[in-house]
Amino acid sequence: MSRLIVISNRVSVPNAAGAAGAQGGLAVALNSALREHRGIWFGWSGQETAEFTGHLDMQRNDGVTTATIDLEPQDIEEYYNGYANRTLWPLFHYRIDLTEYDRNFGEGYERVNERFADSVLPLIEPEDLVWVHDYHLLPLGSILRGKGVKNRMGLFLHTPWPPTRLLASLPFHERLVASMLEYDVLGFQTTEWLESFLHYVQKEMGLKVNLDNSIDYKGRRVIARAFPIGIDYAEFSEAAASSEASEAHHRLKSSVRGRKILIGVDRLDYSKGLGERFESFSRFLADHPDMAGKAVLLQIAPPSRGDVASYQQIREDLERKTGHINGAHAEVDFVPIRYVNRGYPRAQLAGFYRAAEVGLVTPLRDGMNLVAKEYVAAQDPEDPGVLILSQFAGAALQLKDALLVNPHSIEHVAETIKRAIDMPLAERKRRHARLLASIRDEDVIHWREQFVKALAGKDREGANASHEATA
Ligand SMILES: O=P(O)(O)OC[C@H]1O[C@H](O[C@H]2O[C@H](CO)[C@@H](O)[C@H](O)[C@H]2O)[C@H](O)[C@@H](O)[C@@H]1O
Ligand SMILES: O=c1ccn([C@@H]2O[C@H](COP(=O)(O)OP(=O)(O)O)[C@@H](O)[C@H]2O)c(=O)[nH]1
Repeated sequence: MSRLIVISNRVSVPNAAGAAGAQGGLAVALNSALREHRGIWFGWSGQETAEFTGHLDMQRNDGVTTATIDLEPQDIEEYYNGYANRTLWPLFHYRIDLTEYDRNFGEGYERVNERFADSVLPLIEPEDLVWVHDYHLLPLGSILRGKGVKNRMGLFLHTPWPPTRLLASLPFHERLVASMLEYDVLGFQTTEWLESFLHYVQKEMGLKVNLDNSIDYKGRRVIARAFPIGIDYAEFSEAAASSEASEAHHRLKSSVRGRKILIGVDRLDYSKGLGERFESFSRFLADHPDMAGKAVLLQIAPPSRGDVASYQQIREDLERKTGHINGAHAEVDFVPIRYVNRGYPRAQLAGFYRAAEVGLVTPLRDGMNLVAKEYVAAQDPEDPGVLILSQFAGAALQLKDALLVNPHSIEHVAETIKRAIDMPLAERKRRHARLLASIRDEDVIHWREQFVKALAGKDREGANASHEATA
């Protein structure tokens, strides 16, 4: 079995103090993948240094070897807060209104990708498979090729891929996409984003896409496919059965004294549709006076990317909105929205999910959304809760037995909350069983195996398997 070199923006050392608190989906998925494969996870430590030295901090924890570098404040500002999270992230989430184009961001992005390449280069051995993650590192493969790396290299994009006309607004978009074609495998969360990408290379670059969705470019064949990411079902089920989970379940249940619980768990990000969600819950309360004082929305929202102005703005907007809605619907002994700006370990989250009759996952745009899958996996199969899921989350292409909603339609989501609360047990069980089967079968291990197989060039005959599974 070939060794894996996994490269992502941030490396989350497993079981490090605080790591379980507010890990994103990528970190959760990769820790589990790396335990299975010997190999190295390389990336930014999350720390800053006055002057970049390229020093590699190598560690081995809980079966995972990590190699990290520190970055200079200017790197972090221009690459992470800048090009990654003020330019690409909003653009890839269809928020052209929030997308900033600044030459310094572009230069910082190139510089840090160069620094990543120079630092990881000595770790790469001839037979290694190189697996790069996400929008922070789109040109890394091309830079590594320029430094003589001949290994098989793949990129998995965790976010959506935007429509061609949106992407065309990005200065130097052609160069960025051309650099991606230096990878051997390009992976997307869903067929929707895959098709957007293929549309771009045909319309903007005049390239031909083969029947198996491969692209011949500069004498090499690039495979483009959908690989929907899953959760670590076995690990999550174990966490859900832990005493930590049952304590969390009990703590939440006893605090609401018989009221229905709706739960949302999201990084505090404008893409997650939290404002629209709160308004939908408020509309539900206004439309159903008989529900007054009988339903609580618990929203867990750990702060994210707090140095970026649009994230500071969404935080302020949500504080105002929560205050307004609670002011309108609260009673002397009751507050309808419990809005919590901190992260919880996933074992506790599992207990909270299980306590909630409704899971509200309503992003305006989301690459996948692992919370939707965790909510289902945490339910009691004999008395499961109902998942309300945005049609604009990548997860909606797989989780068709959820109640799918348009998160922009406050009325529709409000009505769907009522439908979820009133849903008979037999229908809840039927929907839950189907959702659970797909979450269990298409878990993170399946995702990793499919991607690594394609990366190793061993799956030519099954090129469209995942694609069709999500179509
Ligand atoms: O590292 P941060 O800036 O704090 O952000 C956390 C992660 O957010 C994004 O997650 C995406 O990946 C998930 C797993 O594939 C997916 O379910 C979700 O829809 C995506 O938004 C980001 O893409 C990651 O790089 C970050 O680590
Ligand atoms: O307090 C929290 C909030 C979230 N998460 C985890 O963070 C991940 C979020 O992944 P998702 O794909 O839903 O969104 P992302 O944050 O990656 O955009 C999930 O595994 C959550 O369990 C967590 O561990 N603690």
